[in-house]
Amino acid sequence: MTSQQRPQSTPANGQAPRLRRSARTELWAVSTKDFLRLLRAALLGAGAELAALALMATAAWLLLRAAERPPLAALTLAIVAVRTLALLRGGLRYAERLAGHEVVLRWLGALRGRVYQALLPGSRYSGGDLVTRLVSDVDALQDAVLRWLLPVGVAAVVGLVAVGTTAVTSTPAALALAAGLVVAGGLLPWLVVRATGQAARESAPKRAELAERAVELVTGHRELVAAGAFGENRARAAGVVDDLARRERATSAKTALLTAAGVLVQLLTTIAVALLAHASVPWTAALALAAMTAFEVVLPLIGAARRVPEIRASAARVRAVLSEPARPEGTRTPREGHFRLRNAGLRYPGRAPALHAVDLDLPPGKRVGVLGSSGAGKTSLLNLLLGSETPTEGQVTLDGHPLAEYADLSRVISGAEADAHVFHTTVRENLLLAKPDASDEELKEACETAGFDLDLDRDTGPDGEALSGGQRQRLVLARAVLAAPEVLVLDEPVEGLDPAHGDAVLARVLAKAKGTVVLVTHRPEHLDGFDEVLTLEDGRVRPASAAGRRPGPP
Ligand SMILES: Nc1ncnc2c1ncn2[C@@H]1O[C@H](COP(=O)(O)OP(=O)(O)OP(=O)(O)O)[C@@H](O)[C@H]1O
Repeated sequence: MTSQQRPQSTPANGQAPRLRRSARTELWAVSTKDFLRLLRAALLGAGAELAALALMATAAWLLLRAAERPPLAALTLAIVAVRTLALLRGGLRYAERLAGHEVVLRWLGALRGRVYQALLPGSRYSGGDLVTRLVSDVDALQDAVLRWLLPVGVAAVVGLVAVGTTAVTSTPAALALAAGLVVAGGLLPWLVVRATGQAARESAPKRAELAERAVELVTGHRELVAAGAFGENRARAAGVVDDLARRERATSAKTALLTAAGVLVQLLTTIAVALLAHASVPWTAALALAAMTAFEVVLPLIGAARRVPEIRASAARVRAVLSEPARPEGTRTPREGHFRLRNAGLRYPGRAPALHAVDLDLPPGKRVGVLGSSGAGKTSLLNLLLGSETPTEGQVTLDGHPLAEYADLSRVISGAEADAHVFHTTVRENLLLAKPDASDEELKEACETAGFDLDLDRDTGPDGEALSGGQRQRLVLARAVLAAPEVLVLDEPVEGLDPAHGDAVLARVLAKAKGTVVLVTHRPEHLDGFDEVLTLEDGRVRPASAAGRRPGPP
């Protein structure tokens, strides 16, 4: 991927709009080289089809001319032509497939990389969405080029040559052929696009409902069975399937009729060319068969048109991902420093503010506790500090610079987050993420601090499912202890553990923490000795929270 295809960073030097504009103009990143390769594939395809068409015409001419018993010398050229054209047709078809797939696979490889890069930051898409956008939508674009764009180009070239050649012998026959090809290659595919597009729009809500019901039946299977509601829910999903199948059959019937109409147009046009040619019998046969063969290139467009609405939707989704402004990547190197929230707020799209006008001073070594009822905004506050959310009002800074200006902020601030991921591997590998060069002794020490007592070789299962909730929580905590960042952030780290054990674990973790600590908890007794306690209420800091003070930062 080149830096032109995707802006690497958007520093605060006024270049951002220029980069974004350039990214927009190069949205699909089809280079002149790609375009020329595509043209080469189209020309090879057209060459193959024209060879097939000439082969058919020459063979027809040869058969009928041979019936007139001319001297063999009069047929020699045609015999050689038939053999040559047969070889040429096969060779050119192979070359066209090679050239077409080469350009498409090269282009899609690069495009897939760009979509991947655009999807990663921000995590605005769920897992299913990611897979759809990255795999199905990009694959649909492959079909757009190979099954639609290239065949349309080939059909246009073949059609023009066939009409031009017929016009040399008979203008009326050429006009009949042109009209037939326009109907079969233009009008009928357009009607198919319209019919399938309308059907897709009408069935979209039903498809969405089916996806939702299917996910609910699978993920909520146990609960539905326990409540005796599984049968009813399955019947409702089956009803949606039947409805969709009925609509699909109706659309298929329409497109089948339009495909049959294409074959009828081919037949009528071939007859018209034969009647209007006014040439010798061998020439008339040659022109009629050439006309019939020209339709063989055009008729598949009617079937291919069925996928056009789907391809359009995929292209729109990929375009939406690629045209989203790139999240600026910071360049400053973070060091232990002074974090500060100034009038900071956070509003998730379409929601009331999760945080509003929050001030917090976090010099090195300070310990801050955050209290508040569920939904008060505690995790949102941590996300602002960690730089994983950008404030929608006010500022969050480290040594006076917005966090977005820093690269790899996790080198100074990290910890045990509420939704921390446990990877499907061993306990050891999960821990080594925090400190790749840690010895087994260090790993065991961190586990001991966090009260985690499973073997280092123990498999954690997908999403850590092979561990209990409490074990997962303590593994994440051990990882945070091992990382030993300058600023340790803990989001309700012992919430699932029994209180006595949890308190002991937390006390050990806090005793190990070497610098700043921000601890979110529901239990004020966890915050004894903290320098400041913020109590959040509906996203705002409740004034003058009581908190004990410990002797002061080291
Ligand atoms: N990704 C999100 N999208 C939309 N709204 C969100 C998102 N994350 C949190 N919220 C909303 O923001 C508000 C604050 O949520 P937050 O997770 O910060 O609360 P909390 O105090 O940590 O709660 P808890 O103690 O239950 O973990 C809530 O109303 C929540 O519904």
